[in-house]
Amino acid sequence: MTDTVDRVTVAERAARAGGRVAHEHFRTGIAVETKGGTADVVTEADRAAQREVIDVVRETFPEDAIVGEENDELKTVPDAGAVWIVDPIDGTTNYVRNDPVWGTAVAAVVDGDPVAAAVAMPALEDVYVAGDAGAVRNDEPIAVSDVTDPEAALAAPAMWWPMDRREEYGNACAALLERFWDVRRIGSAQAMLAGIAHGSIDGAITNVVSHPWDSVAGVHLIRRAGGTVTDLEGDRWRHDSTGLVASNGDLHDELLDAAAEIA
Ligand SMILES: O=P(O)(O)OC[C@H]1O[C@](O)(COP(=O)(O)O)[C@@H](O)[C@@H]1O
Ligand SMILES: [Mg+2]
Repeated sequence: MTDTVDRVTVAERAARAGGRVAHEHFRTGIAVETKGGTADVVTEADRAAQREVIDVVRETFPEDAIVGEENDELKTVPDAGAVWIVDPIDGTTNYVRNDPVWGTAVAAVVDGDPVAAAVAMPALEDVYVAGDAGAVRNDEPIAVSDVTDPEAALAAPAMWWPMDRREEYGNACAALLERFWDVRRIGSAQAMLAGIAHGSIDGAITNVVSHPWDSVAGVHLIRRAGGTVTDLEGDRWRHDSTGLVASNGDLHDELLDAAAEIA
C-alpha cells in the first residue's frame, strides 16, 4: 500500500506531464470546440492532457477512481475510497485566447478528504504542490497573505454563474466592492485559488456548487498555505458543498458577510 507522500509525488508528476502536453499545443492555433452549444470551450489539448495525467496516475495507482472534466470519466467524487480529480486545462477560455493564465490541476482525495494536490501552470513556469508538510511553488514554501484591513484587500467572485443567475454574479461583485479594495477575475479558478495560497489574492466567494476539478486542488493548496476554506455557513468546505468562501483566515468573517449577500 502506498502512502500520502506517494500521492503527493504522483500528483506533481501527473500535473507536470499533463501541463507539458497542453503547453505543446499552446498558441498553435488549435481548433476550438464548444460544449453543449454554449461558450464553454474545449480543445483536443484538453483531452490529450487529461489522458496523459491519467496514464501517469495509473502507473502507480491503477485501482483508484478518477474524476475528470473531459471525456467519460466520473463527474462526481465518490464518498469512499481513493480518488483522483483532474482538470487538464483549467482556464481553457484563456488558453484558446493565448493568455498564459491556465493550469493543469490534479488532486488526490481519500474518503472525501484531500491528501495531495498539484497545479502546473507551464506558460508561467509555475508549479504549485500541496502535501503534508505545506504548500510550495517551484519547491519554495508559500503562505497566504497577511492582509487584515479589508480596505487593502483583493477578493474574487469565484467559479461561474450561468446566464440565468447573473443577478447573483452582480451581487457577489457588489458585495466585494463595498468591502474590499478591489476585485480580481483571472479566468482560471485553480489559478485564482493558488493566488490565495501564495498571497496575491486575499479571498474569494461563491454561492454555486463548484465542479471538483475546478476547486479541490486549489482548496488543498490554500489550507496547506495557512488559509481557510468553508461553505457559506462557515463550516469546513467539502467537494460537495454549496458555496465556497476562501481566505487568508484574517478576512474570513468579512468574506462570509459578503457571501451572505449573493442570493
Ligand atoms: O475565478 P476565475 O479565476 O476568474 O475563474 C473562473 C473560471 O475558471 C474556471 O474554473 C475555468 O474552467 P475550465 O477552463 O476548466 O472550464 C471556470 O469554472 C470559471 O469560469
Ligand atoms: Mg476547470
